[in-house]
Amino acid sequence: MGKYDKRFVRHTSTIIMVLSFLIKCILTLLFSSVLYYLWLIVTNYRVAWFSMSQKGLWLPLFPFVGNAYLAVFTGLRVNMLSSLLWGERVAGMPLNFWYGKHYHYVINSAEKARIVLNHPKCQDKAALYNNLRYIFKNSILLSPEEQWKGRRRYLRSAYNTNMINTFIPTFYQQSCALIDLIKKKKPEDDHYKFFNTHAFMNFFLTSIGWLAEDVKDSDVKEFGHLVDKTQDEFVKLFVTPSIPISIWIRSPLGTKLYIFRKQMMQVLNNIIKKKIAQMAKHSEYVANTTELPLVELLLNDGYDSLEKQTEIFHEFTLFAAAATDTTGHSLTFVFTLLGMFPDIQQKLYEEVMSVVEDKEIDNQMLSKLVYTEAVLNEALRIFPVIPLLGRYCHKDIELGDKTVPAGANIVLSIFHIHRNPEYWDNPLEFDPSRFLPENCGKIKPGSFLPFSIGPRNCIGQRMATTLIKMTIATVVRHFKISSKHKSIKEFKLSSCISMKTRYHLDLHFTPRSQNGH
Ligand code: HEM
Repeated sequence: MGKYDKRFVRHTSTIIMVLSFLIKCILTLLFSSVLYYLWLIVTNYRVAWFSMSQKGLWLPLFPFVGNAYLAVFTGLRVNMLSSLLWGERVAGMPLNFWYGKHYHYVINSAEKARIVLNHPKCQDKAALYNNLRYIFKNSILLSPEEQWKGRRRYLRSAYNTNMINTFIPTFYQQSCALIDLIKKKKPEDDHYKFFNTHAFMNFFLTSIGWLAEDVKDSDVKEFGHLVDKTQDEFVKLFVTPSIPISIWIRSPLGTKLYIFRKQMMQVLNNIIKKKIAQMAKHSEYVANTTELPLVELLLNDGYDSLEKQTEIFHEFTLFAAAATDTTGHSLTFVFTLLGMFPDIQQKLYEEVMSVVEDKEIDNQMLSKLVYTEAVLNEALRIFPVIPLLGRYCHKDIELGDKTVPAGANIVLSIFHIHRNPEYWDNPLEFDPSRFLPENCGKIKPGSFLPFSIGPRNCIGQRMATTLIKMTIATVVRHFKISSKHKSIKEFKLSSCISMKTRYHLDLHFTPRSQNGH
């Protein structure tokens, strides 16, 4: 055999080895896929059957990963809302997707949303929330219904009407402080971050309770930024439904999140230590009070064991996160819309000036700001900052002509319900008059649910609306707002938990002169 023949034989055998290895890999993958599908159908046959009776993406295309992953290949930035919008374009509504081995059925109907959110067997959260457990563990948002009930009953009093009324002077003071900050703010500064800090500051001051001034401003700001940064990184995890936390925590993203979590814990532990020292000094104050702010309520439940301390950390982190991005992003959207629609801004300004003049804004005045509230509701309709909710079905749920089987997850797209022409004429038109008292009767139940509805709705709804109204009234008194955005259609949105635009918004605040111009 010549030199070239030997080389040919060597190359050919290497190629054959590589090819046979590849074929073995493909066969193993195919075999394990068949086994996986068989296992899925046997263990979950009613859900699998239901998914197959739906149009669109009913097949859990990739074994172990599902088909929600497909959105990664669309060239869109990976996030829940864009993925859903992509799925809707491809398959229409109601949409199906498999998040790992978990089947999700997405609906955009107000009637069905009411059934699901009020159903006693549908109060646990959908599998879609699973990754959030790394940060929020078994806090009120994620805890199973049995645990959640008692927790909700206990914590509810921190945000009841009486408590919110005691928050109003703080909201006013902080809104006035915001005026100075807006004057220093540059148009290129991130608006979401800016209003998130305002939201967090208000949440912090009202949840920590008395003697809050002992805590450093920088601690508070740091915590607000950490909540924000964590969410920006967290969104990337939604494409890893089947990778156990123990594995991804070792990835660069996992390490980053671990560090953020540790930093948050340090800030919070410092705050809580100071709070405990204060409470020990003034025990009679705590003993005499029936309604307590969040942190005192949490500490009153016991802080002696490491287990209890960790539980308080997760609960407080959840509340902080839930209160910050939602309120901050809503404020950013409201101001942008006011900047885009000067006539509406003028009408709102006139209402504020006629009710408030140049006085300190109190609870009574806030309740008279009817048009301002209508503007806020219309902004939340067009931009519901929590665009998606999910519930797990413990029992079969009758939804119109369909029975969603036990074991399925239902995703409610608030975003789609709020923009559904069946419920709203010209849904992409910014028209606050829809929410004026004389028109409220026309709103179909379940078609407006920015804070969700049913027993597991937002605990902070009253706090959020009061704070936002106070902030709008104070800011509009001092500034004329402008924005170059022309129509609502042009906004490209994304969401992890809370929604924002995929880019910087054009938003300017110009101080008003003495005569209001
Ligand atoms: C504009 C502002 C806000 C919006 C749009 C909003 C929206 C929502 C929605 C839609 C839910 C239901 C989530 C689900 O079912 O998975 C929720 C739950 C929750 N929100 Fe809010 N929220 C806002 C502000 C706040 C504030 C200021 C706080 C804190 C004081 C807060 C604390 C919570 C908590 C603790 C839950 C979980 C309640 C439970 O499971 O019992 N939220 N929020």
